[in-house]
Amino acid sequence: MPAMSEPALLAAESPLDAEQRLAAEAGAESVLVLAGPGTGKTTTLVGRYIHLLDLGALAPRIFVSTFTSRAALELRGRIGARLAGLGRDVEPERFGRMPIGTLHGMALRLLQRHPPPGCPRFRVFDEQACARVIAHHRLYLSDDTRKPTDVFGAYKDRLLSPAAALAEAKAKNDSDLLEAAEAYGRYQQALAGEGGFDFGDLIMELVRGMEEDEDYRARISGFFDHLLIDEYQDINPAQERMLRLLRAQGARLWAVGDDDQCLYAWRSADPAFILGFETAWPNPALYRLSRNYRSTATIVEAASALIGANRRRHAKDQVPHSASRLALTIAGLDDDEAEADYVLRVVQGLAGRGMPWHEMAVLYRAGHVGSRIQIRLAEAGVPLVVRGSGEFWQLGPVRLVAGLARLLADPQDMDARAVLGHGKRVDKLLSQAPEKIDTDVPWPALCRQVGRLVSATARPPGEEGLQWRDLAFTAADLAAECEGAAAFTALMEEQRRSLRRAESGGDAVVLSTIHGAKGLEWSAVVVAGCEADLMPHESSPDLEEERRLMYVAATRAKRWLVLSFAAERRKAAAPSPYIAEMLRGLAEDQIRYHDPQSRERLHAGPPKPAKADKPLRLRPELKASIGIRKGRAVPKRTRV
Ligand SMILES: Nc1ncnc2c1ncn2[C@@H]1O[C@H](COP(=O)(O)OP(=O)(O)OP(=O)(O)O)[C@@H](O)[C@H]1O
Repeated sequence: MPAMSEPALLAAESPLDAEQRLAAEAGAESVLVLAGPGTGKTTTLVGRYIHLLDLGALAPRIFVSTFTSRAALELRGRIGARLAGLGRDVEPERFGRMPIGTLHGMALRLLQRHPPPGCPRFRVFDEQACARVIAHHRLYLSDDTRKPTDVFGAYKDRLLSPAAALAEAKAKNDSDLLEAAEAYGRYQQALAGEGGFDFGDLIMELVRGMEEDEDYRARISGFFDHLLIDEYQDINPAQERMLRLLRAQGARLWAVGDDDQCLYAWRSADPAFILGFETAWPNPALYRLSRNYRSTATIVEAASALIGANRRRHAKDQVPHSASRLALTIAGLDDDEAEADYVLRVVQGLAGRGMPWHEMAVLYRAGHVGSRIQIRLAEAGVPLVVRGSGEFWQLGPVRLVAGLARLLADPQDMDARAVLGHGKRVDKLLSQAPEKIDTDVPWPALCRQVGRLVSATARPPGEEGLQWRDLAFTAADLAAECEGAAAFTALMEEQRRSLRRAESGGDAVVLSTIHGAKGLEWSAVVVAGCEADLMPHESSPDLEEERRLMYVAATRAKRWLVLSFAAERRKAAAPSPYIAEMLRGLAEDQIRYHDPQSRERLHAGPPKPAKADKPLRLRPELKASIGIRKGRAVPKRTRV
């Protein structure tokens, strides 16, 4: 995966070491380079590309695929920089047309330039357009734990037509599956009616064309001599089939991946493809890279101890290139606010020692963990970029909570009405509010009720639903800590201004979900919210994937790795078991506790069970005020 923060784009590629060179120059028909994080997989892929050109391959005949368009852009930049560094003539416009992209992007390009027989004229529908089709045709499912687009997308990832999906459901005699398959059929009809292809259709259509028409298959696969695939661990069945068909004229397959970094099983990625590579492809050769160039010995040892607990994996030896035993830091804080203050001190401290902002990142499993930190850093004037989600006060559930709480406190507040926005969800909230919300309570209690209502009534399913609920409660929590609606409005405005000032594309601290950090690296990484219910996420059915997430987060760090957890975040919390698993790989002198309490908290038993009906964590003085005072006069917003 392209492992670099933006400025690294400009950095010169390192020369390949002996193992990397062997892999880059491999001659077998099907090659898998299987290696851990930071071992130079992407660097080796760039080396492979150059090697192929050296052998006389033509750039337009080398197909390179990455996991995201952003990664493709970065990889194109890296290859271009490497070629320029070697004094090769790179004409940017021509190089920009070379086939380097995501598999979906490549399928689109082929369909547009060389449509298969029977392919209708089509427009690509993005996620929003698909959501509109679903809403218009009311294609919702009774089982609301998954979004309809995910369900339909999963059929396409398995190359199942609506008829095949229906047959499967009938064979299993499962009413939920029957409903989903029928809805899928109606969805496909609706898309076809509008001449739309969603992303999943692109690969399905290309595969259909190549499977049904031998001449077409020969023509398309004849375009390529080499297929270079990054992030092979995240490939799904439809993508695998596409690659197989693209090899019909004998193109060589060369892939890099790390089964320990497979993060997309929930989107049909199947680690079985990387685990079974050698039996699946002709004349296979497996190469391993064992030297980790990214991280200190401490980080490599801690991360290896962690991932060693997973069972379904290829074991890998990793030798850290750096012998540094710089300690890993554990910080156990009182609550999320204290954690945000702590993170601020960490980044300011590192900046004070001369580290550029862009060499620091704060990573988290759940978006709401980042919200507090985002606001705190922005208030303090730290430049930041947020990856994976947008500005906190613009997020859907946050706007609903903020707008509704303010509107209930002051029905004449037209700005609040504008913040709330319009649409079915808003209408529903407004119609439920009189019945469900008692407005004759102090401001914090009002906020808490609004948080509950928003989280319960406007909840999308699945992973997104979790994030939604968490964000609704975080927004309600922040609102409740203000003296009242007016103070809250002022706070919101002040924070929005700070966030806008802080958002910067250049030298900035990166705040990101772990998924959004894949493939990147920074000198210092804080993994925030390392708590037992967040890592592993309490709702996740796949514990091995959760451990892989922690592994990916930890292995983004080059020198400094900090794991922080809060003893209370809306409810009492225990530290993530992954911390102990990582520490097992380290000696005492490789561990540093932020303070004695952090050590105590890490080793303390499980917290007292939280009351289920108390989603908001309120400061003690705030709690005391509820039910005692009438009206909206409540204590000051406090900072730890
Ligand atoms: N031979 C080498 N000599 C020195 N540094 C190297 C070498 N190979 C790779 N690196 C450096 O190691 C770091 C990680 O490399 P790269 O991004 O290619 O790893 P990766 O295996 O793709 O990582 P991940 O799986 O975590 O995305 C980069 O900073 C890269 O410049």
